Amino acid sequence: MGSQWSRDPTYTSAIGEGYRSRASYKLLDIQAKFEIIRPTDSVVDLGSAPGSWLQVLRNLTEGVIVGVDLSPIAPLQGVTTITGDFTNPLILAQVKRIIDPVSIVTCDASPKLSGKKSYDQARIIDLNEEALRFAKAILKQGGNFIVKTFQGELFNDFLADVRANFYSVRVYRTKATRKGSTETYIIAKNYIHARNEPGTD
Ligand SMILES: C[S@@+](CC[C@H](N)C(=O)[O-])C[C@H]1O[C@@H](n2cnc3c(N)ncnc32)[C@H](O)[C@@H]1O
Repeated sequence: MGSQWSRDPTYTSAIGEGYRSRASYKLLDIQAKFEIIRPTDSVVDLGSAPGSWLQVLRNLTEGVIVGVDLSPIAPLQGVTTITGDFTNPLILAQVKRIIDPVSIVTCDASPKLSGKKSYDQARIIDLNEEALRFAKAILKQGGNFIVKTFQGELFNDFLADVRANFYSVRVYRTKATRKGSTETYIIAKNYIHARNEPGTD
């Protein structure tokens, strides 16, 4: 009998198409709906391992692509990868030495899930706030930000933080998201640049 993942048709087709995980379909769906990544955009992807978003990004843009994860990412042609915690300012500094400013920050990072919805949501919101802080420190004016989060009581406060920094913000549940999951993506376009804000430079 196959594993939970090998019985999942989305996983099976992702692997069949050469992607490292089924998460590839989430970014492909977001791109089909929002056309957020353009052919010359530079991208920093936070929480990249095993690297299927990086594979999708490599096909969408000729710009510089940097992936960051706590776990090592197997090499991918044309992509720079960094093993580390993106909430650590030293990692931000390392990324900035490669590309600054950047057109797009994507973040599919999630903490290890406990199964307790409110606890997991609080932890992903912490990570989301860190991703937003990272994005504000490196995005160019007019840049875009995609971040995975979970619906729950802290969601609206985080959404308000994102709205305060981007001209256009949408909330989207991808077709590849599993039934019953609270996972959702925030698609934020057109960064309102405020380089002199404390903590962003
Ligand atoms: C769902 S996976 C990402 C899948 C990826 N988008 C893909 O397409 O292959 C979530 C990742 O977030 C990473 N992560 C969680 N917290 C992180 C942090 N603070 N810094 C860097 N990576 C983090 C985890 O190590 C994990 O690999």
